[in-house]
Amino acid sequence: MSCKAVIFDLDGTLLDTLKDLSVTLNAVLSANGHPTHPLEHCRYLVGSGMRELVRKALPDGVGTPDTIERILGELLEQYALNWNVHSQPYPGIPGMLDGLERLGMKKAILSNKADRFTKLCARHLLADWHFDVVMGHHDAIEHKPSPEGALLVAEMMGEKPSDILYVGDTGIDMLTANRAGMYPLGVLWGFRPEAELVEAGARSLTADPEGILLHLEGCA
Ligand SMILES: O=C(O)COP(=O)(O)O
Repeated sequence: MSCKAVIFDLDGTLLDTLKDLSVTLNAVLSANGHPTHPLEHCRYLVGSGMRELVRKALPDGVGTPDTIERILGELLEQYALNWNVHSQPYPGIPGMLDGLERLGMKKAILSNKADRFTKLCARHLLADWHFDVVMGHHDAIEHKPSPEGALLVAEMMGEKPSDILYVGDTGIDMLTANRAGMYPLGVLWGFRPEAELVEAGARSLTADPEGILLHLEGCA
């Protein structure tokens, strides 16, 4: 493929946000008298947006639409206070982003995280790098794996989907990339196992951020 731009997933790909998300989720669940989830289980709950996180985290039969909305409201309120306690870029991400800037590659972030938190995280935790587009979930687009957001980001960057490398850590990301006609590169340091990425159509995998640069050098 030729590659003119990279779209990154955020949680589990650029940033390790798992602890802040799980601590906040569990605090809200406990306050409402519901069972909590170990960190290692939370990695399977995150990825489809915050409403879906609440729905999956509630015990069977408890998640009525009203309850989900109320708990989601509390989660968003609490996350606003706790989003940056432990969250940080994964090791190797700063060097990889520096490398992309040296190559003059356009870059974007597309997350299922609520748009305002996606922008907050990018502004504070990835402040040293320029992103052409930073987009989280908002009402005008469907959540990934719908290709809608990815296609909108491509249009905003002025690049054809087939010229875009899409980098993510979940099957949802790999499906999104495939549906949008982008090249799906799966990363193995994030929230989900290799088998999920392969099953969802990852065309390449990398165990460290340097592999993203090597992949791009291979397409030049
Ligand atoms: O579902 C989330 O909140 C995180 O989503 P992301 O993996 O698309 O960044």
